[in-house]
Amino acid sequence: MARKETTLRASSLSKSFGATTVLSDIHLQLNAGEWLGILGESGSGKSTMLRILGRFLDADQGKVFFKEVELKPVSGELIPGHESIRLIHQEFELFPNQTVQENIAYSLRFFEVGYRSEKVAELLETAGLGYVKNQKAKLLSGGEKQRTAIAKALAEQPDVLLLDEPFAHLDNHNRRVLGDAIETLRKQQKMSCIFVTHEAADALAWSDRIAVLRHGKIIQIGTPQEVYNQPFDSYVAELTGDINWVEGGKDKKSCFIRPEKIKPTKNPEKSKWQGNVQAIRFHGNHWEIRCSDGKTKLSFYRNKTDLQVGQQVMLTYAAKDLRII
Ligand SMILES: Nc1ncnc2c1ncn2[C@@H]1O[C@H](COP(=O)(O)OP(=O)(O)OP(=O)(O)O)[C@@H](O)[C@H]1O
Repeated sequence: MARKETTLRASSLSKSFGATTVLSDIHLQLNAGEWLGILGESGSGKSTMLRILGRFLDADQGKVFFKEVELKPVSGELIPGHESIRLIHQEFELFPNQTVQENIAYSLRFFEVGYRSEKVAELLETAGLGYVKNQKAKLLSGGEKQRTAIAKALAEQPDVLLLDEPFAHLDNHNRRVLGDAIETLRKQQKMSCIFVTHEAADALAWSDRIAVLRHGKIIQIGTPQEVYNQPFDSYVAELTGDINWVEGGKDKKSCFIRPEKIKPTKNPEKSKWQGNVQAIRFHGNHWEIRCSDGKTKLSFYRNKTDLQVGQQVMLTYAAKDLRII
C-alpha cells in the first residue's frame, strides 16, 4: 500500500505559559488532503497548538515539520507564519474598508488581471459570497466574514489551512454553507486542513480524523466513527455524544450504550430493562425519551413516539452495542 504523504507533522511539542503547562508531548501528523479536527474543551490548548503549527508561536520543546522539513523558530524573525500554511484566527484579519471581492483579490495581486478576476469569481461562487461581493468587509455578518476570510486564504492556494473555531457563532444554515464551501475548495485545491472546535457534532461531521485534546494532551486520535464508537475513556465517550452508563463494566463508568442503540419493546422476553418515562424532549429530527427505574437512568431516541411521561416501558438492545471502556 502506498504511504500517505505527510504535509504537517508535530513531534513531541510542549508549551507552558509561566507555571502553567498548556501543551504536553503532542505528536500529530496531517496527511495530504486530510481534514483533521482537534476537539477539546475551552482552555484545553487548541489555539496554542494551531499557533505553533502555523509558526506564530514557538514551542518550548519539540519540532514541527512541513513536508518533512523542520520549521525554523519564529522568535527573532520579523514575519511570523509560513508561506504554505495559512492560519485563520477567530478575528478574521480582513481589510475592513475593502469590499469582499477586493479582499479576495488582494491575495491574488501578483497574478495577471484575467486570471485574478476568474479566480475571484470562482471563489465568490464556491464560498456563496456573490450577493455581498461589493459589500465592505466591516459591514458583513459573522458568517460572511468567516467565509470571506477563508476564500481570501484559499486564493493563496496554501498547502495547509489552519482554522480556529471556524463554526463558532454561526447558526445551522451558515455552518452548513461554510462547511460545504471549505470542503469544495479543499477538494478543488487538494489542500490539507486542521480545524479546532469544542463542538463534537462539528468534529464528527467534518473530520477525516479527530484528535481529542484534554488538558494539553492528545488522548485519542481516530476516525470520527472510531472516536464515537470506541472512545478511549469515559471523558471521550461523554464529550462525543449522549451516553447511558449501564452495569457490566469494572465500575460505574466503564460500560455504556448510545441512546440510538436502545429501543422499546412490548415483548417481556426481549426486555433488558424496565422503568418509567421521566421526560420526553423534541429535538426536531428525533424525540429523546428519558427513563428511570429508580436506580439507573436510560435515554433513547425515536423518530416518532406515543409514549407518555409516567408510562412504564420495557427497553431492549443488542449485546454487541454495549461498549466496555
Ligand atoms: N499568551 C499567553 N499567556 C498566558 N497564558 C496563555 C497565553 N495564551 C494562552 N494561554 C492560556 O493557555 C490555556 C490554553 O489556551 P488556548 O487558547 O490554547 O485554549 P483553547 O483550547 O483554544 O481555548 P478556547 O476554546 O477557549 O479558545 C488557557 O488557560 C489560556 O489562558
